[in-house]
Amino acid sequence: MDTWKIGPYEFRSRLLLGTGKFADLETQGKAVDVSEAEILTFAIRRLNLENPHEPNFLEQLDLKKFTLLPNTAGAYTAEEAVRIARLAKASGLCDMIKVEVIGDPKTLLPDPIGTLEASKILVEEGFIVLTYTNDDPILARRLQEAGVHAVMPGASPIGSGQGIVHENNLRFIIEDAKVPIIVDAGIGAPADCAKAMELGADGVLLNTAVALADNPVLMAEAMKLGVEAGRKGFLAGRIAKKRYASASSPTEGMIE
Ligand SMILES: CC(=O)[C@@H](O)[C@H](O)COP(=O)(O)O
Repeated sequence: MDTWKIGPYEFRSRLLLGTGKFADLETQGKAVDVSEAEILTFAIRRLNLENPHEPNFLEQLDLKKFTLLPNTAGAYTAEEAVRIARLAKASGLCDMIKVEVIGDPKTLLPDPIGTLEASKILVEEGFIVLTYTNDDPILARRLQEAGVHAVMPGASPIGSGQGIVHENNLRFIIEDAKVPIIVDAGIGAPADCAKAMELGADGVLLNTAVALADNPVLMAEAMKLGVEAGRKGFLAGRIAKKRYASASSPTEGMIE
């Protein structure tokens, strides 16, 4: 079976799903179900950790069925991200953490310096670190040198639905990778998932394109199929592009 690992954890599904922005919790639950995602991410800041029995936006989900990937969304400095991560660990959420240190509220693009700093600290503290980063191949390499367990380059700005903007950068990151590469953020359509996987990514993380689709449940299924199709296409090995035509039914050997 085509399984993959992040740190010590093994998975079948290569689609990671965010849990925010759904119109209601019933839709969220159905979308998560049909997506067959095994890893769910959520902003720690949105949980009431002081009072875990208060209603929360994950309450419809049977969390025992999933690997939880708390994220540090809302952090603008390495210190904030580290503090949020420690809070999540202390609350027994999981030892996996998605490091997100944002540099600018308009673009929501990561702050590369803060992202690297926070990742280094959390690796040293024993977290399984998945880092959301710019699609910068050199930063991706530095993060791997720091010991992160997965690198998550953005396809385009969070929530933008623009799909993959710098395909070449993603290629460089994937070619150089020693840990799983998960394309995260900016996915707009199933074709974007397929493209990311065809490029050789190990997985795709998305949220907005499903949560805000006209039919989130149908879109969740479509994204799952996009990821699966792209993965199979990658494993099958696509043909090289040629400048000129080559007939599908060769005429050579045909009776005149
Ligand atoms: C939920 C989460 O982690 C987001 O910050 C993530 O990056 C997804 O981005 P999209 O909403 O653009 O899919």
